[in-house]
Amino acid sequence: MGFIDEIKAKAKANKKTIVLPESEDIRTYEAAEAILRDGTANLVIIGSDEEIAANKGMFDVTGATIIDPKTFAKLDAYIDKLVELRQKKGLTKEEATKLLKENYLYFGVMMVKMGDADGMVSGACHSTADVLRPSLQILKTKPGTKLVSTFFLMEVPDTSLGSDGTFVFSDCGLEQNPDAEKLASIALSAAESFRTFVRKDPVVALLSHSTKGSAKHPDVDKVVEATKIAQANKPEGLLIDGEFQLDAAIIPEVGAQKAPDSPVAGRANVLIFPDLDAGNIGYKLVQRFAKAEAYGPITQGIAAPVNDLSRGCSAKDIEGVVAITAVQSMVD
Ligand SMILES: CC(C)(COP(=O)(O)OP(=O)(O)OC[C@H]1O[C@@H](n2cnc3c(N)ncnc32)[C@H](O)[C@@H]1OP(=O)(O)O)[C@@H](O)C(=O)NCCC(=O)NCCS
Ligand SMILES: CC(=O)OP(=O)(O)O
Repeated sequence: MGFIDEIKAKAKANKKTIVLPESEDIRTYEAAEAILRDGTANLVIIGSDEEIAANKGMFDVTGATIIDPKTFAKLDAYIDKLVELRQKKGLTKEEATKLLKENYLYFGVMMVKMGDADGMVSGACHSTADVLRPSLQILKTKPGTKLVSTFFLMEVPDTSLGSDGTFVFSDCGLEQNPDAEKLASIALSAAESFRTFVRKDPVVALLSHSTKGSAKHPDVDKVVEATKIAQANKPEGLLIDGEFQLDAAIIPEVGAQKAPDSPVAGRANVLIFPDLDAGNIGYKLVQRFAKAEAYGPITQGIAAPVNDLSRGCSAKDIEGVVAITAVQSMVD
């Protein structure tokens, strides 16, 4: 059983309720039909009956709960709560009402906040910024965490790499140019995410265009500093090291040549990218050229799971991210 099948089995055994707010996208219905058939989660689809009838094509989503925000019985309570949460930021009752009636992403996040759903998945037809902004504003970070970031669960065809071909890549979705402190925090969160979802020991590499001092540049200094901070704050026993080029991180012979004294070199399964350019380009390179499965961006450090998708995703990707979100809601 691959890791995604294990995650789906876990989701089925303890069914959670996940919101799919993108009722304008046919992939929502294709994924929903499969999720409902397999019993991976209970689903809420946001939209009016007319919107759903017009957009669902031939897919059968009988069994999903359909909620139209405009006629939702608890809308007033949602508006009051949103105003309470955001009035310091200047949000008025009129603005909150408009946001909740018209922006299904805000409505979906409020369903999670109000305890009417366990998680939300969107991003098939919205940008990452539009998906994550409402959840950062409304849900906030989980206790003990200052930074929300994201990761991808990557499954590459070459099972000699990583953990039987499975990797966590981070951050490929949110933090645009993390400083050393933030990069260290991303690395430690990603290690925890690997343990949660892959259920094996993480081996964490902080990536760079340099391996152990082979290049000199302020960008390299940032990764060296982040590695020191992460090592000083890591849980006991966690293997975490840097700075490495990608080949030194994952290929044993190259790791042995370039960083012979590192316990991480050549065997990393958690790859930490120095910034969002590297992370976002990096995961898409692996997904498209190596034909890897890429599930994400999954949030880490957030108070409740709201997860994103790439606009290039397939319905199968949505199914995977819904199962991951359901499992995340069990551990958060
Ligand atoms: C997610 C993102 C939209 C947030 O930035 P923004 O819209 O400018 O919003 P702000 O900086 O005003 O932040 C909004 C709220 O989120 C919070 N926030 C932003 N980033 C955060 C983080 N990493 N962790 C925790 N909270 C965060 C802010 O504190 C703010 O809270 P407040 O409104 O209560 O004060 C921005 O980081 C972004 O665009 N990231 C890149 C996304 C992307 O394009 N990815 C590539 C494709 S995957
Ligand atoms: C994760 C990501 O890159 O999302 P998109 O392709 O939608 O920009």
